[in-house]
Amino acid sequence: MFIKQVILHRLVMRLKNPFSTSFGTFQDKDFFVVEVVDQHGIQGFGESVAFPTPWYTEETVETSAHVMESFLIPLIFQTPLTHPDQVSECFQPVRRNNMAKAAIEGAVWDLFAKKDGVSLAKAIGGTKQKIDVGVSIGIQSSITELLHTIDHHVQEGYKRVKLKIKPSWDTQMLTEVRKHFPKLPLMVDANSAYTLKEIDHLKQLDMFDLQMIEQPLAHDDFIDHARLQSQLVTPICLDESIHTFSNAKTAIALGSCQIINIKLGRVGGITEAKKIHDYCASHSIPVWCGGMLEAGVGRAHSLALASLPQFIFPGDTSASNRYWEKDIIQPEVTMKNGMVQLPEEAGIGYPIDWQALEKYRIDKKVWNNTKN
Ligand SMILES: O=C(O)CCC(=O)c1ccccc1C(=O)O
Ligand SMILES: [Mg+2]
Repeated sequence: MFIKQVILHRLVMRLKNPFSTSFGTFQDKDFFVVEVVDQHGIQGFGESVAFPTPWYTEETVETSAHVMESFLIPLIFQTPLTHPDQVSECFQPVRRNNMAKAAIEGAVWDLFAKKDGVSLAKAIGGTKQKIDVGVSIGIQSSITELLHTIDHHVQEGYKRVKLKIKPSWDTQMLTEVRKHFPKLPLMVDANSAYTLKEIDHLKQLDMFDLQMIEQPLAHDDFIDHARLQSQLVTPICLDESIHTFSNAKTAIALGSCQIINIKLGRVGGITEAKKIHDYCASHSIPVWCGGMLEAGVGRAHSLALASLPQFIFPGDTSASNRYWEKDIIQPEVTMKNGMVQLPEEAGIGYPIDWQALEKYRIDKKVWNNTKN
């Protein structure tokens, strides 16, 4: 593989509904679709997931642009590639900046799979054809509104619901939800809204028969999560704390969690995600695929990842229409009976809808490889 050209398409897409977490509200998705082109003109696509502000990790849209343009694209142009696993290797001189790395690495994986004429899921060793998906529901303005939203998604067929929580939106809210949906597979995500001082309060979450509690404590913590896990019946799942294979080893060794949420952007791409997946499989730690409110390209990558066997819980990789009036892929991602059927076409399997992409595009930059 010789990467001849990289194109960064910068898009702004408005979510159908604003999404609120313990950190604030988000509606306009500003991100990059990365296009890589090889010497035969085969294209591969990736998507960057950094947000405009560094609330989730330290990366932002602007830092990921800077890192891709100044460091990662030059590295990709310099390195002869025979396999996409070499992409993360050639990015070694750059510390962290995992979302920027994952966007480019994902595009190369797509190109590689297309060149070989196999689906991305197959190229990475995936074994599933259908992916179980749930839906992640942000903090709502009232309980009535929340119950209505849950009901809507349950009617659509989603089999698991994840609710965002914070100290003023947890036990009381969950009591109401359980009254109306006693059997619904349910989990919560705190995005680090609590500290270990609130352990007695957090222990009350055991009453709600939750599949798991995602990232209750600090974004960089392992020790307090281990202390909390030892006092909780409900499994803890880590999201923000896991950026690397090494973080996953630490969390498992310390007992900081019983489940790991893998997101391609947060861990720097498919190669690292697979390493974490394989390690979790050998330690009987279930994993599942989280989301970053992706558009179609990022969503397609996540779905391919979730075809690996240790992805045991449903993902946050809901259908396109849960987020967008019109997605940038055609066909869009659709869900039936709580499942997304993986495409069989080569690569990510969802062709770009160029008309839609161009409608959302606010900038386009092209880099040509002058090495050959
Ligand atoms: O529907 C999705 O894409 C997942 C929504 C979600 O929970 C989320 C969205 C943005 C940033 C972080 C998170 C999270 O999992 O913590
Ligand atoms: Mg989370």
